[in-house]
Amino acid sequence: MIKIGLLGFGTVNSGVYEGITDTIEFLEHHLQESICVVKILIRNKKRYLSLENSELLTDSPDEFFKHEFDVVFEAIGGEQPALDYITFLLTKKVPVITANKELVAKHGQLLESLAIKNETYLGFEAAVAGGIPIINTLNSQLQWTSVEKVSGILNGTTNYIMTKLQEGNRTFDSVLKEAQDLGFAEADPTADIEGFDVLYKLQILCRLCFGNWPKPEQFQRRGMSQLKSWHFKAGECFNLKLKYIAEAYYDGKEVKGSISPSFIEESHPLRSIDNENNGVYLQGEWLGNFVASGPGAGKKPTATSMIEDFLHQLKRKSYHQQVAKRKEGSVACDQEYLLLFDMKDEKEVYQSLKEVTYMTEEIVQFENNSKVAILITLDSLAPSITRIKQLEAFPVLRVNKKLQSTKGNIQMKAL
Ligand SMILES: NC(=O)C1=CN([C@@H]2O[C@H](COP(=O)(O)OP(=O)(O)OC[C@H]3O[C@@H](n4cnc5c(N)ncnc54)[C@H](OP(=O)(O)O)[C@@H]3O)[C@@H](O)[C@H]2O)C=CC1
Ligand SMILES: N[C@@H](CC=O)C(=O)O
Repeated sequence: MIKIGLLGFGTVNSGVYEGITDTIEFLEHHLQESICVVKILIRNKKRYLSLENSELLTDSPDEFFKHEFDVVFEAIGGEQPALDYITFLLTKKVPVITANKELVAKHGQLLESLAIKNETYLGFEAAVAGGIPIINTLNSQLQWTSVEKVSGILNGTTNYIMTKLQEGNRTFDSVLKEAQDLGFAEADPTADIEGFDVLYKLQILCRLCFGNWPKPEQFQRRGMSQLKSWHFKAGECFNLKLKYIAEAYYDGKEVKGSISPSFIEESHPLRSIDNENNGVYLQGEWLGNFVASGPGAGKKPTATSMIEDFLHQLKRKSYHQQVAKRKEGSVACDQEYLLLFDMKDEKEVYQSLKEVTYMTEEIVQFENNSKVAILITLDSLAPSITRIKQLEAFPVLRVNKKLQSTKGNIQMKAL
């Protein structure tokens, strides 16, 4: 018999429990073995008294850990006590399947090596992009294939909010509340809104695409809280749609990346990914352009990834460390931005702009000339963007855009 333990019984693990119990005949036939959920650890038992399976629940870690498990699904979230629990289990050679991206991003290196040392398995398919099977695809199906750049929409909550806001007539707070009620948001939604959740997911993807575990300092992070309603209108002037985009590449020395609200052109593969859906876009010389999209949050899609991860690890004879894949050479980092500002800040903006090297492509004034949007190309992203950090400059993502080499100067006075 395969004995299963569940750490947490919220959105994700209640889905795992229902998924297993609803399909138990199929699973037992598929595995040629009986399976059973033997214990579930939660924090506050009183909240779960009305459940049919309440006898399986305990709020005592001692009571939970005295059971023998063949696999444990962790979905309590956060660093502690999840780190202690998983460390304990891996050390006892118990395979762990987790949805906890914060834990994997911050302690993945340690947990991976523990899993290898103890010849067991740490699965984190559900930690990135909910129901999209991207982790095991990268691990198993793209072992040889070089990835030069990874980008994506990696947070269901913020994509849901941005979709509903762009459809019109909704407030930020009401849409956030809806995303929380639907089970998409983190316990503290600041992690979604300020991009920490995306940062963790991007770090995990970078580990699989480029070989090493990157540090948070290697990424620029801008929260979607920086968005104002008139930014959406500015995008419309250029037929650009706002999305919350993560992207990273290996520049020949290290992995670099950003998490930012970004403007997306019509033909970009991430543009049509709406609501709680996520998309992962991989680019590589041999791979070409690879896009995977699907639900990025929610009970059933995330539980699907957890259960598939469990089946995946049963098929593997041993745990292999991910092959490091590094592409020699650098990826061009010229980047277009839509620079947005209020005309009341004109002096400050003009001063900042004089200090950066850029090429102006198009200027649009709107809202009775009080707001301005400028499409520019910055020719060395990191220093320029630091210098204009007081301004709102969101990246513009295009497909096959040929960057021009000429530089110009913005004629502010001509506005
Ligand atoms: N929701 C989603 O769509 C997705 C979530 N994830 C990740 O999955 C994890 C869980 O998310 P989700 O299911 O939404 O969270 P929920 O808040 O819905 O559930 C968390 C569960 O964990 C329990 N728990 C929390 N802290 C402890 C603790 N210290 N000891 C024991 N039990 C504890 C809670 O118990 P109690 O109620 O008693 O506090 C609750 O049952 C997070 O890491 C999240 O980022 C990943 C992909 C998608
Ligand atoms: N809060 C997360 C849940 C899934 O990872 C999100 O909204 O994407």
